[in-house]
Amino acid sequence: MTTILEQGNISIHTENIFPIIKKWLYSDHEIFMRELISNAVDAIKKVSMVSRSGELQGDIGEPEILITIDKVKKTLSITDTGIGMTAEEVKKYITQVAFSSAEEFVDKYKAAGDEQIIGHFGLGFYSSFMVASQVEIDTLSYREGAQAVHWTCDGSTSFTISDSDRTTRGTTITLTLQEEEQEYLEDYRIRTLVKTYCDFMPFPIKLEVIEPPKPATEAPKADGEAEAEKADDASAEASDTADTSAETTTPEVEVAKPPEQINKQKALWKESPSSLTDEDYLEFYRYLYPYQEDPLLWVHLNTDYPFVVNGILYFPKLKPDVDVTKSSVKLFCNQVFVSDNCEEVIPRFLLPLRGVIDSSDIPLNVSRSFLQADRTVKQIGNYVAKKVGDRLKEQYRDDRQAYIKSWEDLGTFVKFGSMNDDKFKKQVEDILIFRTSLVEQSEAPKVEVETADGDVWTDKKSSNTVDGRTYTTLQEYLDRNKEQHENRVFYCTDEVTQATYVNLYKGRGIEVLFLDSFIDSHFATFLEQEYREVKFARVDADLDDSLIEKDKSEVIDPTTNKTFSDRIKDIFTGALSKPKLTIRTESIKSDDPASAPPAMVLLPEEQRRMQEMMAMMQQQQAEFPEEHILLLNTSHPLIQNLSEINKGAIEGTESTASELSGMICHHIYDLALMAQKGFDADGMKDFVERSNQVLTQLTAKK
Ligand SMILES: Nc1ncnc2c1ncn2[C@@H]1O[C@H](COP(=O)(O)OP(=O)(O)OP(=O)(O)O)[C@@H](O)[C@H]1O
Repeated sequence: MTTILEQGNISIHTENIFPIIKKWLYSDHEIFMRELISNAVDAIKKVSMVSRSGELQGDIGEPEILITIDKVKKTLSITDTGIGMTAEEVKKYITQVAFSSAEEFVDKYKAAGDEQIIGHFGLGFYSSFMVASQVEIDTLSYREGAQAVHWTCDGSTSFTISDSDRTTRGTTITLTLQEEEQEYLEDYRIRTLVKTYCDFMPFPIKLEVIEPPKPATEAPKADGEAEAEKADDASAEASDTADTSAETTTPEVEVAKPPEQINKQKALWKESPSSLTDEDYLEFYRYLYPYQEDPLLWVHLNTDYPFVVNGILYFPKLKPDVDVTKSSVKLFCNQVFVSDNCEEVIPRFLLPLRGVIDSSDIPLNVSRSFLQADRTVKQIGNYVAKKVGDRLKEQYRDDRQAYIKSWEDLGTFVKFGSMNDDKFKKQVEDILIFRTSLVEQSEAPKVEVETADGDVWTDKKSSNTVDGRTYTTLQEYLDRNKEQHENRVFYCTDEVTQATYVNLYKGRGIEVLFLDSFIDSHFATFLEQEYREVKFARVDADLDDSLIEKDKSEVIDPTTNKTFSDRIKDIFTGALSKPKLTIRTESIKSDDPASAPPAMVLLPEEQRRMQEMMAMMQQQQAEFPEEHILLLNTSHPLIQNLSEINKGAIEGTESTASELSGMICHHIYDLALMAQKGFDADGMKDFVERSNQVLTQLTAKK
């Protein structure tokens, strides 16, 4: 029989903090599990410390945390093989410290007002009262000759301490669950909790379930069924007896499933990077984010000074539906899960990264806004950004092909990061690459271009080309094209629709960059601000002088007093009758005039950007503006033929000539416009009808 050693009152200022905690943390009751298991982990760590220091002699045994669900007694207990406590320690740490720190926690929580506190850490042992009507501690200290202790409390301010007959070192915390908290007797609930909060705790966490006894009588079972049950049940004997006769009495022992480890335990981020293989990292990623595509790249964070941060960050493939403003990096503190986002900790541009950050230097018992303003947290954010930049540079240097292959996704981070963080921009500006129309000479390079750093472009052989797509840095582009168009960057945002323009440029040996990701148009503007002397122009903004026959003098027709260009302009102006359209004529340089386009629609760079910005502000798709330029290529045979047909119309030799000339004008314009925008339903209908009419008329002539 146990004798009560002491009954007492817990000295706290708030009469009963339990209802307050219950109210404040209503949705977070489950954190009691994290708190109790953290205490168990600490206790086990302490026992190995005292063993190492020689204070405790002999074998300390295997560390283990055992969770027992007792469905009969409706209790949940957590047993550790840790350091244990003496009666004095229970009084000091539990009745004084634990309760007063809970009180302190409530005060802080109140002070935070409506703001959410990030981790609800620090509530500690007291959090068990959120789910339990009674909490018992059964503990035996490691100290020689220690007497085992039993402490019990019902959440009020009074407690009882008595001797216990426990003989094994360590502590068992037993919670008698409140009526409305019976969910914690379900093993799936406990498994989920352990997986969420304690999966990576450094010791095995096992689960055992004590089921109610089987009913006294049971219908005899078929042999196979009974066999299967035997294998399942811990108490094989109980099943055996149930099998032999229908009159079997209630088994003496309750059926307990053998304890089974339920946490993963290996926190990969705590391991030394040199001991890990790519497969280890990938396997860990797949464990954290099941059914997701493998990541592109990862960074192992590992520092002890001036703050402690461990972690692994992965670059995922950026699916279009990824919300880049949401973080899914999991935050841990000493391997204990805190939160499934790190929004306040890692820089905004790195939010789409995935993985784990573990730091004991991130204050957790604070509101989110406090966290954002915290100096250490800011430093940690900078550290993370720096490590990410370093890792990208390393890959650019060591495995250019992999870097290029991942660029479509990596590029978004890098560009977004450069725009958001000046330090990061400086770090990555040399590894910011763009796809180019340049065809890199992979074998025996004939031309070698030296970049500012003394890098020889062709020296890298095919390293900047992957699957026939070649990449370049901005500096390399500018250096290569200095002679032809200093500080001017020609770019294309849609390889398909802008193909005519790109081909024209390529045909004249002008290098075009492909800025075709969603972030690129902002990025080009950003780069112009950064490099004041550099100007970006989309291939369809205007035609570079080198593409136009500038000094081709034209003959003036004495009867009309007009040049050929004037005539063409008049024909189109009359046929299209679009007052907002500017019609311009040029002779486009080309070795074969028929291969250059007969007409092109141009939209000046500034005008287009303004349009895009307005559309973005109104969160709309940019409409193609009515004010634009139709450039007609007077060297093209089609334009020349059109002039002839039109001449017939004017001279009145053919009745349909005027109609045909008008239709051809519309057609040429439509074909040029196609590079800028698709047809709407009416436009499509008109285009098809007109195509048929033109073809009919042309074939009728034959
Ligand atoms: N399983 C255990 N074994 C040994 N000592 C324990 C155990 N659980 C709690 N303690 C003692 O009780 C103290 C108070 O625990 P409590 O969980 O309230 O706070 P804490 O663990 O110190 O801090 P935190 O606020 O981070 O939880 C612990 O510091 C420890 O000394």
